[in-house]
Amino acid sequence: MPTQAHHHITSYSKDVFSSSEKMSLLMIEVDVKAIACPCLFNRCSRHEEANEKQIKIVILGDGSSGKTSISERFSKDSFNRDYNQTLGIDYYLKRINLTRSYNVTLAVNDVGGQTLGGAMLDKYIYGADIVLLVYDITNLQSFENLEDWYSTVLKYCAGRKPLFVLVGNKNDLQHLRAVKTEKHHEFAKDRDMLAYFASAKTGESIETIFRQAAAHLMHIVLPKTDTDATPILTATIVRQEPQSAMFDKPLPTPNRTRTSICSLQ
Ligand SMILES: Nc1nc2c(ncn2[C@@H]2O[C@H](COP(=O)(O)OP(=O)(O)OP(=O)(O)O)[C@@H](O)[C@H]2O)c(=O)[nH]1
Repeated sequence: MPTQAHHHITSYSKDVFSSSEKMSLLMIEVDVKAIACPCLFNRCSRHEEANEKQIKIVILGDGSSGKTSISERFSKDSFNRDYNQTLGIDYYLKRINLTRSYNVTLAVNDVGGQTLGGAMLDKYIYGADIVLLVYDITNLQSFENLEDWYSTVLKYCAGRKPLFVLVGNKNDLQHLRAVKTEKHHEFAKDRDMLAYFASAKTGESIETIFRQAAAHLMHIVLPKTDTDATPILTATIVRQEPQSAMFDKPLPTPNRTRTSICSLQ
């Protein structure tokens, strides 16, 4: 007999019902529970839905730092080389399993980089559980401007401070790095943030960022396989041509060979 149902009955029936009435009430209560959810355990889909939470994630940072690319890599596992400026806000929903019986729906709000100082920004930020502050590791100014993004969020979040996550994006462009890794870690440490280097282009760390941030927020300890995971990337080895300094341009198909798996970091 579920103890919860028993406590419920005894709390209001102690002095009012006879013991046989109490027993039939108890049976009605158990029957109602059985109709509401026949499993009486924690494993059916109805229980799982009840356990489910929606988390609002807001992605901020300068224009062209890669916010849309991160959102699309995470939600659709795709990447677009072309830059289409986000005007206002774009919205993505993705449901993930944090543990076998715990799902969360991530509502990802990709805010255009031009909105800093704009009239709508406070509405976009409102109710954020997690804020990703994104910069481009090849663009020092995009890192320096994070201070403004950070203080703007604090101004608008009205005492309900979200979990902040620092993302140094475009980590595939190491040779063009303009922001020292120590600066990255220092910024995060001083503001009590989670911190990652990522690449929306290769997919490096993208899934990990969202999973770990959601788990951190929910105080859920992820399985060891999740926390230890080194991002595994499928690499495309390109035969080096003298004129292929245009690193971002795809070479013609005959020169590209799909290869084995390699891991970064
Ligand atoms: N090499 C490389 N390029 C990237 C990466 N992420 C984004 N880009 C490119 O950077 C450009 C800008 O990316 P977006 O995702 O549109 O940037 P955004 O921050 O959403 O820009 P706004 O809409 O102006 O706020 C695009 O051309 C992307 O293809 C990355 O990880 N590596």
